[in-house]
Amino acid sequence: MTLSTILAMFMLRRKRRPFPPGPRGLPILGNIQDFTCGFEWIRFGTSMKHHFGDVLGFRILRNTIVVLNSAKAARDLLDKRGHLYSSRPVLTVVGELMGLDRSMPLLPYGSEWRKCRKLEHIALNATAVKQYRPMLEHFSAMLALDILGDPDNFYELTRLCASRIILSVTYGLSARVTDSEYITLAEDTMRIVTSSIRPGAYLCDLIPIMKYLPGWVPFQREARHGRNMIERFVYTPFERAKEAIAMGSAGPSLTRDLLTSIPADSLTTEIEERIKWTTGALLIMTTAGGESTFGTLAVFMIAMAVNRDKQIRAQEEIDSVIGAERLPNIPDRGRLPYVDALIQEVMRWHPILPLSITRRADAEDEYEGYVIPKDTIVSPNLWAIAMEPNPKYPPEQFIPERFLDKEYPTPNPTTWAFGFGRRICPGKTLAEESVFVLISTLLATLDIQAPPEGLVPKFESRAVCLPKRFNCVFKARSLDKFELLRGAAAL
Ligand code: HEM
Repeated sequence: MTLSTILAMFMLRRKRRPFPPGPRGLPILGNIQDFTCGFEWIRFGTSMKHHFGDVLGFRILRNTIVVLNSAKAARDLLDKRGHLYSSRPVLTVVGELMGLDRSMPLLPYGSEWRKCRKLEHIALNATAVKQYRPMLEHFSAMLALDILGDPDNFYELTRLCASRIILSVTYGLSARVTDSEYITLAEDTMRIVTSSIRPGAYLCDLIPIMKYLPGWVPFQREARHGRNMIERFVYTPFERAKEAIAMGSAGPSLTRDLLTSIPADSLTTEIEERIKWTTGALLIMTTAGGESTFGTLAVFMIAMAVNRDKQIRAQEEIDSVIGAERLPNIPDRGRLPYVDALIQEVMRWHPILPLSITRRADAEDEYEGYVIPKDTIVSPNLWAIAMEPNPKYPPEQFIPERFLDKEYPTPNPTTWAFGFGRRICPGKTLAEESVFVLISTLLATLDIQAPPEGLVPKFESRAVCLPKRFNCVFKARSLDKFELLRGAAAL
């Protein structure tokens, strides 16, 4: 066989490698309807998974998208081949035109992302996060007390609490300041970001050359407005925190840790800008994603209202381990295995980021006999991972006991709900500690019940898949618990 024959056979074999299978799309537009039909992760993880398997392929115009329907596929690509799959898709409108591409979650995999990630590690490693524990305990008691004082507004109060936590942790701002000055700005900005970030939100993301269209075109006007909002959102609390640090009146915060980790004479404008966008990224991720903390709490409340037996078992555990003299705190976690299992089940039963945050393939790759072209958008389907079958425990039911059963093990959601590999959520420890102390304080002090008309959980079909506003009944478990809350919230 001559060299040219071998080469020709090799080229032919290369050509034959198929793109992963998936549903047929429309002419030219391709599979756009599969990403705009609502709750697409459920169809990807059920009928399409049965038909096509764990690796699904889609095309929209000239863009290729791969959805990974199993933990194995997600780990094989996003963990083990992290050098290929750690970039993010280029989002022309929200990234380039609105300017969010300066923030870490949208940065391509490379040196600027690595520098930001290093800063985040300084601020969010397990030891650094310990300094926020008293604050988290204080906010948890405040939330329980606020809900008892105004139970009809529990949904809004829970969202406010998640925002207060993140503004305090990021900038050291007190609840009084954050409530009056930043929460509305944060919510308005996030409304723009979350609606713009969804695949297919703007045609310009699919046909980037459209970014050169004149300024009066509607999406350009929206992009300008978005850019102004994002800059105000990122710069205003940063400047406020900087002033407080200079005056010596700042409490602990990520901004303080980062600004003081660098000697004053080395703090160049470039480094300050990087810190500003690193803290801004946390703010954005946890307000868009701090929707993730809020969403996890809202799912918890629904799960408790419709599964009273599980709530009572968790309360009994807290009563017997912690007693009546104090509220649970973060170091109690290891002594409350049922509460821990219940929190894992909240995260598994309804993942808040069902399609995680998408990645981009930096080069062509091959997996399970399929070719994944360069620049393919890759999305792990966390919903499908949560619903992986178990012979004993039906995945759609809320059963915390599944995490205590060694014979029929269920993987801990903290191994997938925060993402994979090099871009795994840097706020994981802070999120886990916040969620634990908030949930265990609510369980210790409140009874959560479905309203007399019943409760059927409904969810928003958005990238951050939150429960829709629902009704719930909250009662103090006892006068003593109420007094404990008052004491802790007043500290
Ligand atoms: C229950 C709460 C949370 C959940 C479920 C969650 C989940 C996630 C997921 C799935 C990703 C994508 C990771 C990937 O690409 O594989 C992510 C990224 C990220 N998260 Fe979280 N998160 C939560 C809370 C937080 C908190 C509290 C912070 C900050 C303090 C945070 C900051 C970030 C940032 C900055 C990224 C982008 C990382 C990068 O692009 O390198 N998250 N998160």
